[in-house]
Amino acid sequence: MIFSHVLGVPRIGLNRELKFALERHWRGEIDEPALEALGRRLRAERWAEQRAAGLDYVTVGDFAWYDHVAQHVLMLGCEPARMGFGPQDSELARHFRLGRGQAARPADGAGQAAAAGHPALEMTKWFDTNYHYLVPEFGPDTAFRLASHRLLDEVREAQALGHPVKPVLLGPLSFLWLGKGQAAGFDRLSLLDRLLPVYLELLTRLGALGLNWVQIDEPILGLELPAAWREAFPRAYARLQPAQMALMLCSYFAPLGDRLALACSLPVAGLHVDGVRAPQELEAVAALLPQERELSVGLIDGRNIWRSDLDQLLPRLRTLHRLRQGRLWLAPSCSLLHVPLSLSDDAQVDAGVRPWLAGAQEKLDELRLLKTALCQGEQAVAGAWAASRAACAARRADPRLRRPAVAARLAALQPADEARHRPHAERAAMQQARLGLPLLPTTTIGSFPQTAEIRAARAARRAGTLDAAGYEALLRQILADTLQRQDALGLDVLVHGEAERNDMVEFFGEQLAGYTFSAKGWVQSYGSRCVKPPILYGDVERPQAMTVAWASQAQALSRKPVKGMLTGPVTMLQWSFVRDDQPRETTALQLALALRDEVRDLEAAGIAIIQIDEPALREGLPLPRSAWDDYLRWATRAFRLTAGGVGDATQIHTHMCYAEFSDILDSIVALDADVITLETSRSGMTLLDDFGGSAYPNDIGPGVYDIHSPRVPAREEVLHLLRRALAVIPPQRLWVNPDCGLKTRGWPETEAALRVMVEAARTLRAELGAA
Ligand SMILES: Nc1nc2c(c(=O)[nH]1)N[C@@H](CNc1ccc(C(=O)N[C@@H](CCC(=O)N[C@@H](CCC(=O)N[C@@H](CCC(=O)O)C(=O)O)C(=O)O)C(=O)O)cc1)CN2
Ligand code: MET
Ligand SMILES: [Zn+2]
Repeated sequence: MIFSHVLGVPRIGLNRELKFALERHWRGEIDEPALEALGRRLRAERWAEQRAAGLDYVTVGDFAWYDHVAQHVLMLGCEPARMGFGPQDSELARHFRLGRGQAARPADGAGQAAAAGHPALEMTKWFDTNYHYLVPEFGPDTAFRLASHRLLDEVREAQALGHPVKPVLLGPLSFLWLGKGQAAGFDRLSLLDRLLPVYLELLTRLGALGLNWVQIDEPILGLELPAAWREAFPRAYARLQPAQMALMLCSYFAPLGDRLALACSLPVAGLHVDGVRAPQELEAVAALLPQERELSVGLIDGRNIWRSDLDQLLPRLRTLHRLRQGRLWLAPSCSLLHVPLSLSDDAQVDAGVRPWLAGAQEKLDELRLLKTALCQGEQAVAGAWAASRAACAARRADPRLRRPAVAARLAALQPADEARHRPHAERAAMQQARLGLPLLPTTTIGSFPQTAEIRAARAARRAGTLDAAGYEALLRQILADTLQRQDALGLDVLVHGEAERNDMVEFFGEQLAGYTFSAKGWVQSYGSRCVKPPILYGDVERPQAMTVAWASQAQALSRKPVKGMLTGPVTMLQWSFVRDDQPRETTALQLALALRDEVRDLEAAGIAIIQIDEPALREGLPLPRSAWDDYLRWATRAFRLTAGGVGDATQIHTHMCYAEFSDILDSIVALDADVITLETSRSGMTLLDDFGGSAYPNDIGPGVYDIHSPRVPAREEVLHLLRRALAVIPPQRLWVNPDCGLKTRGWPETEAALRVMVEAARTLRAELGAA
């Protein structure tokens, strides 16, 4: 028998219906029943697509209102007490409070009592993706109970529509691993014995609905786990033995490595492996997994948008099918959450490239073709097979894939191209002579509020109802206003505000040769926030300057230095859909050369400070440690090539957020940026344990307030954080800035917060005798 299934599909809808409905609900414009109705519609659409593609089961439980890990927190009844939930809070309200927090409310004088605020759960990257999940909080008092029936209800919902159902759960070990212990030294694994009975109860309830398969995701099997966690797997799964129900245990995103034998020996009825990230392991798994168990192979890339080369996949599947004695499950490598729902008729995508692409819906169709071909031969789907073959052949033959000048330029690079001339300390003196900045210079990370006015103008420009001149005139006016506000706040290093950018990656992708971009290829990043990664299909070149006009215009408006603002090569790579026909290293270096030219053009235009953002440097780190060195070698090289073409009096900044940096500090030092700004405020500057003292030798701006909520920090909080920073960083090397860009914020809180920040810097300067 051959089965086909998916691990999960996108949630937001073809036209981001979920995003818009969530935001309307949060503004109080639509109620919970309206939101629930939309959720039912979106789920029904996705299930119908899965059935139409001939999948043997529809996947239920991959839908989430804000985040699937938060959904598990609510289902397992382990929300932290600090969230302050009461009986009046609905499950939806709880979910949104976990994601967005709740602002404190002062007493209103009319009987309404004051209410304390509840900060949201921390958000962090889901493995090596640009999706962010909400981090469960665990402690010795954490208790679990089956607190929500939502999954059971959704199963019934799908059954009522006539679908055979396979629900999906995040497995107990991954759930614990992905959370954090509140107290230092707390061992999350110690909660396993408390958690398993709740999973077992849930599985039993699912079995009572007449299901025979449950998908249970344990993506941490792709990580190099400590021994205690590895050893917990057999113990946990020996206990998770619901009557009548079969578990399909799923690993993805990485090779199983030294967990391969473990994964194959667990007492579960099926195992899914990621055949895209670990093609070399497939045969070993097929050989080792006991014959009575089902093997699910993910050979369709769930992380990228290229059509599969079916002619190449089919023989591999035939081999596996034979090895498994005629039984095999087919699937994409991982959940399709990380690709757009469809790209097949996106009018914005270059017409030559469009046939090469496959969004989630197109990947479902590939599953249909592969299953039919395996069961009945390719001739049973001859037309579609030929179309797919032709698209792959056209892609391989397209002359735009290769630009000889780009390869020649890469081949001619010299070590000197990657290095500044003098060491940082000497450069810093030259830069200070040029810039004349005060001690503890204040700055921002680049973007200022992307107001409804800006977004609406860009939408009008796209729709053709606003012409280029009108659009640019508005942006110039916004730029002038942004400069004026920064001047009035007394910031020392200004920015132009990035109003012209739809997104920090897409904006550049739209201007570089080798890229195309879509109109509707949205992917969820967190909650209702989405990104539309541009599509890098060929050799990259920069036809003309991309940011120089905006930077020069801004600099002309102020006597203070205005930073030029660029997205770095590794982040461009990481947040785009990139070609899979050459090593990522080559693509990153091509991006670096294009950006290097932009850096030099900015310098030539008189811009004295240039920031090259690399927020995705850490996220790009491969999951297997064995691959770290190679990645870090070329990632740092790409950054150094981007920055290395300027004179020593030009100051290079970089910025990183959302990251656990201790593992890669050496590489961050090796970037040799003159200044690094970091996200630190939410962790109370604990990051400085890594960066303090001489560990990080160049200038550093640890963020002094969180930009993810509208909350304005108190002056004392900012002072406190800065004092902590001053304890480990000499004042000559310390900068003062927020955690990240301000594009998702409104102007009122932005100005209020920056005012507090500037005042705090002035207070400290005075204390240091440098006012
Ligand atoms: N690529 C990327 N990844 C990142 C980040 C990032 O900035 N970029 N930051 C970190 C956090 N992630 C984030 C991801 C998305 C957003 C975000 O604000 N996204 C916007 C979309 C941004 C965008 O591309 N906007 C476009 C299109 C806006 C749009 O949809 N306009 C409407 C109409 C305009 C209106 O709203 O009135 C339409 O066209 O239908 C533009 O400005 O042009 C959103 O979901 O709302 C923020 C942070 C990590 N990963
Ligand atoms: C996600 S990092 C963002 C950096 C960018 N310069 C901004 O300020 O928005
Ligand atoms: Zn940032």
